[in-house]
Amino acid sequence: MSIKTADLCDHYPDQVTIVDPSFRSFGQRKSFSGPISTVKVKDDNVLVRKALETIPAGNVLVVDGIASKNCALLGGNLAEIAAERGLGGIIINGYIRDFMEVCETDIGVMALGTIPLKSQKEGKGQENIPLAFGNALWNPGDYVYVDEDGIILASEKLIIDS
Ligand SMILES: O=C([O-])CC(=O)C(=O)O
Repeated sequence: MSIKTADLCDHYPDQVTIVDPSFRSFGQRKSFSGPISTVKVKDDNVLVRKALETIPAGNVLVVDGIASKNCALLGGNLAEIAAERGLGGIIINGYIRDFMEVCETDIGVMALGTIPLKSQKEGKGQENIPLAFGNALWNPGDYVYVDEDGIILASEKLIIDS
């Protein structure tokens, strides 16, 4: 069983950042954690696909899509790539599509909501940069913990002795 975000908040109140509770859970895994890799894009998911295909297994991809409601940055195909590669999960400050497919995929996905339109495919954006959204600063290599209670972020892996 994975560590609960509530327990981590109780044990490490000064070391965790609580992410704004505006994200919904998609994907089969409701609980996931791992070191983060980052991309920042606006209505274009080429770098999202590239990151899902290349970041280390176990990492959580954090996408700052600047909360754009113009289109979806992830759908069933990209979620399946993440699951097949054994990634830790995906967090998107933006929207996704293929709701049913994503919900049936063995990966954790947090995003703001759904919209049916696909994104542009020009490859614009930035990779491996610090992000700022959801009342949190997301530095590549930070550790994120996600479960049914929410999302928290720490600068290093947190351990609770049982
Ligand atoms: O390709 C896209 O833009 C997103 C998508 O529909 C998928 O991942 O299946």
